[in-house]
Parts: sequence; C-alpha cells; structure tokens
Amino acid sequence: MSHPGTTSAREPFRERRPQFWQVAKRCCQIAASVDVAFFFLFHLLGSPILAWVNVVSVAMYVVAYRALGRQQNGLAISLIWAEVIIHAGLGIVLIGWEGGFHYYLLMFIPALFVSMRLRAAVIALAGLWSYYVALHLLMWFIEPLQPIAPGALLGVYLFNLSVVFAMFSYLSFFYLTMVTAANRKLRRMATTDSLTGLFNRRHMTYLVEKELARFQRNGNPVAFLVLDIDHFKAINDQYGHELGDRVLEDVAGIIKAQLRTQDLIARWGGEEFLAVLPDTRIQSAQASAERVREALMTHDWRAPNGERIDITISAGVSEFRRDDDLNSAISRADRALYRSKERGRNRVELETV
Ligand SMILES: Nc1nc2c(ncn2[C@@H]2O[C@H](COP(=O)(O)OP(=O)(O)OP(=O)(O)O)[C@@H](O)[C@H]2O)c(=O)[nH]1
Repeated sequence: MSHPGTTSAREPFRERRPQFWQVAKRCCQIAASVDVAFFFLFHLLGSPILAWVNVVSVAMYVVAYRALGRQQNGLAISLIWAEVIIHAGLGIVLIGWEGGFHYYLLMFIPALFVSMRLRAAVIALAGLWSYYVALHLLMWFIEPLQPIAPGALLGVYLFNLSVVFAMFSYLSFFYLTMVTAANRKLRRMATTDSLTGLFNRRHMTYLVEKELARFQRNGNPVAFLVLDIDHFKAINDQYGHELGDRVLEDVAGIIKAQLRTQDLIARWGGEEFLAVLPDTRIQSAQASAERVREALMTHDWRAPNGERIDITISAGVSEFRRDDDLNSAISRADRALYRSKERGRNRVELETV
C-alpha cells in the first residue's frame, strides 16, 4: 500500500527525470542535422535510397522534437527508436556492416535505462541485442544491396564513428553535470535550513563538535550565542505566517552580516538561532550579540500594509570551558537567554558561574 507522502510510485512516468527529456530534445536536433548532412552525402555517393531515407528521418525527428515539447514523451521515444532502428538497419543492409551504422544502435543502451522502467529496459535491451546480432549475422551471409566504393565506405564509416563519439561525449558530459548538480543539491538540503539558508541543527552539531575538538587541542577560546526573536508568536498571530517566515529570513541575514565569516551560524529551533564564534572570548561575543541586537532594532521592519513593526531579539552568551561538552556550553547560554527574557527582552545576558 502506498503512503500519501510517497509520490514517486504514482508519479506519471513522463514527469520523472525531466533532464532526460531535455537532452532527448537536444539529441533530436543533433540527429536531424546529421541526417541533413547524410542526405547530401549519399546523393554524392550515388545511393539515392539512403539519401531519401534521411528526409523521412529528419521529418521523424521534427515530429519527435515537437512531441517532447508537448510532453508526449512516449510518442517521441517511439519515433526516435523507429528512426534509429530502421535507419541503421537500412544503412547496414544497403552499404554493409563496414559503414558503421551499427554504432548508432549502441547509443541506445544508456538511453534505455533512463527513459524506461527497469523491467521494460531489460526487455528492450534484449531486443536490441538480438537485432544487432541478427544484422551482423545477416551481413555475414549476404552482400550489401547497394554497395559504394571502398574509399566512400571508409568515409561513411569515419563520419558515423565521429558522430557516435561526439554524441556519447555529449551524453556523458550531460550525465556528469546532472549527477554533480544533484549531489550538490542533496548536500545543501542535508546541511542547511531551507527557509533561512543557515546550517540546520544536525549539521551545526557536527561542525561544532569538530570545532570543540580543535579547542580541546589548542585551547583557543570559543564562544556560544543563543539568539531568540522576542514575541515571535504575536508577530505570526497578528500578521500571518508568511510575514513571520520573511522576518526569520531577514533576521538570519542580519545575524550573518553582523558576525564574521568564520563564525558558525545555525537555525537551532523555530525562532532561535545558535552562533558559535571561534577564537572569541565571552566579552567580544557579547559585543557581537549587541551588534546583532542593535542592527535588528534599527532595521526598518514593515508589515505588508506598510505599518512599522518592532522586531527585537534576546541573546544569551557563554564561553566553552575545558570540562564542557556541546550541551553544557549551550545550556549555560540558554539560561542566560532565559534571563534576558525575564528581564524584559531585547537584551544580551552573559552566563553566570
Ligand atoms: N512563521 C514561522 N513561525 C515559526 C516557525 N517556527 C516556529 N515558529 C513560531 O514561533 C513561535 C514561537 O513562540 P514562543 O516559543 O511562544 O516564543 P515567542 O512568542 O517568541 O516569545 P518569547 O520567546 O518568550 O519572546 C511559535 O508561534 C511558532 O509557531 C517558522 O518556521 N515560521
């Protein structure tokens, strides 16, 4: 039974792997251009059947290209399949195996796996293999029906080989780019908070643990700031969650702008942020927190109706100690934050002993 959240099993196939359909369009353009070149080439070589086959091929690619534009991917793939299979078959039977038309069939192997479900791809692969082998065996027993001069045959072979090289290179480069981009996106999704772009709690914990290990070795000071927007619930209640989200984004931007590049900043909870400041004593961290607080106060916060809103932040500061772990350092900063709230908010408090 499928769960409401698991969409992929029910997702229409044409909507999956959108990049593949993009590259299929580009392949249609390239293949049609190659076929135009073939039309003239085979006329020159005195092989009119093969020349006119290319006119039909170009027409098929144009229809396939337009079908891809309308998301009729099944139709497009069928046309491309039919074109390559018939064209390669005719090329082989008319001028011989040595013309290199069989290489085009090999280009389908990666495309099969991307464009079909696994079971269908395996069946199509078996069919393709059988067709390839059958054509090879056939040409073992019969002579080409419309042979061309050996020099011309070599020219056609080199042309086909070069086209297949170029197309394979393009496809390989495309897949590499796609996989790299997907990896980058996954890493970003796994490490950052999607609303603010700051580190998420899990990744921050990992980074801070590493920072603290360094501290244990070299003894350089590390300070912790816990910052929490004041009366954020009231902002949500009065102006809506959308504005609340925008405030969170802007607060994150302001915190980032006021701290140094080497400081680690995360969205730690709903409207709570954690900043870890390497090589920083508690007094300097307090000054940084004050800078953030003042920048937030002086920022021109407006509701969609233009009304001015007061946004303030409270902060608690602690400094890492030799016998600390991450939790104990944060909970001292948390207690200081709690005091800021108790003492009227919009203020920075330091940890007490
Ligand atoms: N818009 C928006 N609101 C959020 C998000 N995450 C948490 N919140 C809201 O943040 C509010 C936090 O409220 P409280 O914990 O009561 O704190 P507060 O109103 O800021 O009060 P003090 O911290 O005591 O000043 C809740 O209403 C949450 O719904 C978010 O991603 N977007």
